[in-house]
Formats: sequence, C-alpha cells, structure tokens
Amino acid sequence: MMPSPRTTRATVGNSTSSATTSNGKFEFSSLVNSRTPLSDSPSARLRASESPVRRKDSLTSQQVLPEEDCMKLNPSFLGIAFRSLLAIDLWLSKRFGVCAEEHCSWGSARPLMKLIEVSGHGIPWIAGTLYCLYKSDSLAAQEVVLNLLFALILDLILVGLVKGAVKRRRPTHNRMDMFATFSVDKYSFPSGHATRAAMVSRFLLNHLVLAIPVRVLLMLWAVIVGFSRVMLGRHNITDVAFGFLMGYMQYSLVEYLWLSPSTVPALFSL
Ligand SMILES: CC(C)=CCC/C(C)=C/COP(=O)(O)O
Repeated sequence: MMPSPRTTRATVGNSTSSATTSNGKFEFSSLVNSRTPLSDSPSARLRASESPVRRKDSLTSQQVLPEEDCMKLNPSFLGIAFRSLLAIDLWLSKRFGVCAEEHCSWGSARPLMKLIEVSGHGIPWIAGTLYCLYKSDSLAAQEVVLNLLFALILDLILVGLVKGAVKRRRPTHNRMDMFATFSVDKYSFPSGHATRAAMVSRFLLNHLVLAIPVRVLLMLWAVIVGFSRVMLGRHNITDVAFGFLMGYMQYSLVEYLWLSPSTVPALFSL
C-alpha cells in the first residue's frame, strides 16, 4: 500500500538514507534534511511534480493535473463556439436587415420601422410618464407612475453601462440616423429599445388592469420593436435577444427596489 504523503514526510524526517534512496520520495528527504530549499534545485523541482503534496505549489499552470488540462481546453472550445455564434449572428442579422436602406428589399417599409423605433424611444416614454405623473390624482396612481419613471431611468443607466463596457459596434449596414442619442448609442449591445420594450410591457402588464386584446397588443408591440431593430440594421439579433432578457430582468429589479410612500415618503409628499 502507498503511504500517504503525510506518513512519508514523517518517515523521511527520521531517516535520511532511506528517504533519499526510495523512488519518488527524494523531494521529501530534501525538504526535511537538506538546507537547499526544494524549489532551488531543478531536479528536485522536476521530481516535485510526482508528489501530490508539492504538485500544486511548484508547477506552472502549463504543467498541471489532467483535469486542469481539460479546463485549458474548454476556453478554446468555448471560444470557437462563441466565434461561430457571432459569425452566424452577423450573417443572419445582415440578411434580415431588409430596411437598412431605402434601396433594400423592404426599403419602402423603412418609414414604418422608424415610426416603431420612435414608439420605443426613451424620450416619448419619459415625457409621457412625466405627464402622467403630473396628471395622476391618487397616491396609488402616483406610486405606479413614479416607479415607471424610475424604471425608465434605471434602464438608460444600465444599458449605457453595458454598452460602454462591451463596446460592440453597430452593424456596418446601419445608417446612423437615429434621433436623440447618447454617445454610448454608437454601440449596439444590448439594444436599448429591446430592454425598454421588454421592461415597460412587463411593467404595464403587471400594474395596469388591461383588457386581453390590449395585453396581446402590448406584447406584440414589444416583439415588433425587437424585430424592427434588426430590420432597420440598427442591431444584430443577439443585441436584441440579450436586450429582451435584460429588460425582463430589469423589471424584477424595479419590483425589488419598488419606491413606495412608506420607503421614500419624501418623493410622495411633493
Ligand atoms: C435620449 C434618450 C432619453 C434615450 C436614448 C434612447 C436611445 C436612442 C436608445 C438606443 O436604442 P438602441 O440601443 O435600441 O438603438
């Protein structure tokens, strides 16, 4: 039976000769009996790789355990998968960018797509919410509208942060003729329209009492806003897909941080 490294270390500490002659245990002998530190001797350093105790300490990341070799393979596999996904994304997004220019196959639908773009823009949403806040006459209505305003501002901040961190350029076929943009809007990941559409529609579905057809229309609007981003050539498909996911999660964050008269009374006494 193989002694455990702990047992071996104790044994060689008592007997120099038996420790230095036993195969593969030299490192323990030198560790205990030699004045030369293990890591100073090249041969000892090499042999240390055979010791389960020293292995992790004395080797570089290239000379490690098989499991760690696997870990090294994974990033390259993931890298290839990631690059392939991006290549498919770029190719598909370009194919679906059918309203990117007037002369494109669906170029005549471009004005309609731009109208849909305005319907998901931050300015009309923030302006409309401020107007509703001004008009709301009950505390309950004020609470909902104030939280919608908070959600819209939070969305602008979070999208701006992610766009600034990821710095993914808009598709080359996009014509940058959007109105009222921030400097980070030269970047495309994630789609701010998609985050807003997903978040706002989830917000309204949860806080307004709406007839079923209106609920369906609201969901349809969010989906159409997403499609229009790719068709206009503003975004790649992954920008919009991630935007929807992010907007959906942003709503959960708003729910979590919900502003109410009991948590922030100052906001409601204005
Ligand atoms: C100026 C304000 C209040 C908002 C900017 C809204 C905007 C232009 C977002 C960019 O959306 P995409 O990332 O979908 O292109």
